[in-house]
Amino acid sequence: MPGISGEKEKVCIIGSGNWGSAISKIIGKNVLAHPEFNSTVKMWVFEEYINGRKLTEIINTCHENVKYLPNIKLPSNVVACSDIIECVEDATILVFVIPHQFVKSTCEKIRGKLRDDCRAISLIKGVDVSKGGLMLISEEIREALSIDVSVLMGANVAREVALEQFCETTIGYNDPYNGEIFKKIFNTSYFRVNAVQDVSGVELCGALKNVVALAAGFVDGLKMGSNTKAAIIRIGIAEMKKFSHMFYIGIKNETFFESCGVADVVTTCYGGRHRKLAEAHVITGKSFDDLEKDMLNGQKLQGTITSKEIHQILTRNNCTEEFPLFSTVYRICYENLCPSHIIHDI
Ligand SMILES: NC(=O)c1ccc[n+]([C@@H]2O[C@H](COP(=O)([O-])OP(=O)(O)OC[C@H]3O[C@@H](n4cnc5c(N)ncnc54)[C@H](O)[C@@H]3O)[C@@H](O)[C@H]2O)c1
Ligand SMILES: O=P(O)(O)OC[C@H](O)CO
Repeated sequence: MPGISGEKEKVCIIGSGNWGSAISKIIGKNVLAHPEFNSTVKMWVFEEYINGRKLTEIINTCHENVKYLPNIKLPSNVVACSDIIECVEDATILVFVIPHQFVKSTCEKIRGKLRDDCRAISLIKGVDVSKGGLMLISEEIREALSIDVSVLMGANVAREVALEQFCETTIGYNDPYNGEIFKKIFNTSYFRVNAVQDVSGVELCGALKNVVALAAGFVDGLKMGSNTKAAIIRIGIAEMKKFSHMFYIGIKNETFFESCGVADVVTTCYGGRHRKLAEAHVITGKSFDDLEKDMLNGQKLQGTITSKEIHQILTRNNCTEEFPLFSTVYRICYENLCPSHIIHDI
């Protein structure tokens, strides 16, 4: 069956980090299984050299992203390319999967270069406050490119997904037709998609859980047990829900029980990078910038920036005291507050 333009849908992945590479494995296989998709998936790579070789060349010959997702084979129909215009110009579907700090500059490069029937889905966990108010990444992309943007968020640590360990994920869509198309691109027997008509709710869950994950890492660094971690998870979800309803109209309460909500908070508080680096911050006293360089091999932390962005919004609206967990995480990350306050101040 053809896409809405009458031609086959052409998928382009913008990003090739840890999650971008893992999801390319699913997309590459799924486009071959559904006749409405073109069999080639272009993947934009922020070019870099690994032992003198271009990362794009390594991916296209060895079918492995040796830096961001080593020891996982990618499908050969996923073609890496460092020229972003070449990647997007004939695409009907864009999958955004870059760290949120690079969204603005990336959108600027492709503005005016897209087909009229192009739409997007964002897998990016973060928010933007550069224009003064709170903006979701999907809104930022929608505004910059004038296209429909859905989102995909869930309890999805990239390497576990790449190893095909069973998990669930949530797609938030505006347009039901796009919701169906995206389900075909992402759903597999081990990566089970549920789609809901609540883009903002799904996306806020994905962004805010990174702040909760930092709190979980702090209590791990303080050598607290599982009761304390459970309290962080409960209080964190309560603040996520309160924040979402305070700043967005129409968020559905059920969304917090989807994979993007409670399940992502649990997985990230046990298995994610944010937890790991927050724990290391308590144990070593090193800054997050140094820990990111030392421990993440080029991967990026989103939650510290998100905690600052959320704090700006809360301060502007005079309600920091209503969000003790979010506020304490911010002060530990940016004001040298002793991590033990994560227990005393919430
Ligand atoms: N890693 C996970 O397990 C996971 C799971 C779900 C969602 N996410 C989300 O997916 C998004 C992407 O994360 P990731 O894990 O794929 O990335 P990553 O942190 O592994 O990698 C960083 C990426 O940023 C690229 N980069 C560096 N400088 C850049 C620039 N100036 N412009 C554009 N790109 C640049 C690097 O080349 C690399 O591909 C994030 O929002 C993250 O929260 C990650
Ligand atoms: O490794 P983290 O902390 O960025 O979390 C990864 C994913 O978001 C978990 O779903």
